[in-house]
Amino acid sequence: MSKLAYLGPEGTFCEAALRELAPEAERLPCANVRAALDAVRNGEADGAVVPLENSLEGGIAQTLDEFAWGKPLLIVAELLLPVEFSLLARPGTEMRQIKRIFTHPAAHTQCRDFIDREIPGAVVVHASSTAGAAQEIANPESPYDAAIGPAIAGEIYDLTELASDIGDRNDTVTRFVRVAPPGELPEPTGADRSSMVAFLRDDHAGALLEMLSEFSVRGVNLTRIESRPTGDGIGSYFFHFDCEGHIAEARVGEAISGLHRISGDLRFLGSYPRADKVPTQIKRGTADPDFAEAAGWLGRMRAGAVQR
Ligand SMILES: O=C(O)C(=O)C[C@]1(C(=O)O)C=C[C@@H](O)C=C1
Repeated sequence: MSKLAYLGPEGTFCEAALRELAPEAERLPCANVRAALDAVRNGEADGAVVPLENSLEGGIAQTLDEFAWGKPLLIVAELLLPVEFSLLARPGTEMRQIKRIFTHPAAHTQCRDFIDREIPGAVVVHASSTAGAAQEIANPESPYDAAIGPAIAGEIYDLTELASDIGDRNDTVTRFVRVAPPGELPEPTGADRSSMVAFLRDDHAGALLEMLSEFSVRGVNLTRIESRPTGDGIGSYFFHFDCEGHIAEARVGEAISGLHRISGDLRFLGSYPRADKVPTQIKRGTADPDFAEAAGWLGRMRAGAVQR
């Protein structure tokens, strides 16, 4: 049985994602995303499940930076999890008594309207996870009056649900990924995604356009692009790319190797089946047989073949 690390404690959205991705796996709760990924890096776990992006909040910075700077890992699967938040408090607490709320920063961002409307003036303090906040609230000595998190966390830590479905939108989704130590890639399925991080060798006009062109000229559709600061001063950035398709496919492999060539420092993060199973749209002239035929033609030309 495989052992998977995740952002704990019990009751986080991350745990719900892990249960869906790998119901049979043994679960290892960790204090934060880095600790979950380190558990894979040091062999304590066979893999990990971590949040990567949210449909309202965008990329989860901690995860993106770990993938860029930490010891390399491979993304092998993804899951889209609808997230619904509840306001949780110790039994007996009333809405008007809430002055200090504890929750994960991503949950805070997704519930801003509710907080401003229903508990104006409340101070929101950030926790390492939603369930971690609920666990803290359960302690009668806690300096916080309420937590925002999944309803299940309220059940686990014996809290009262003062309000349910308090997100600013009711269609918010978080994308979680399962990572493994570097090794074999999942087989192509025809509905795949590939992820990578590009650092720029030299900053110059059009550098980003050059990178984007590697995808565009081969008909590869990007599904996410995100810039993150390198930490080397204002204006210094690196880029996360997700694209449709699998590195085993000619047009995707060529786009990624082109990106490697021009960026000078590319970290491939993996090719894996898309959670929504949407098949890759392949533009005319960019399927594998088209690339094979063109390579054959080029070989014949180089060998001096006569053209018709
Ligand atoms: O704290 C949790 O429950 C998590 O699983 C983390 C996390 C996140 O990092 O975005 C996951 C989903 C929600 O968007 C809020 C928090």
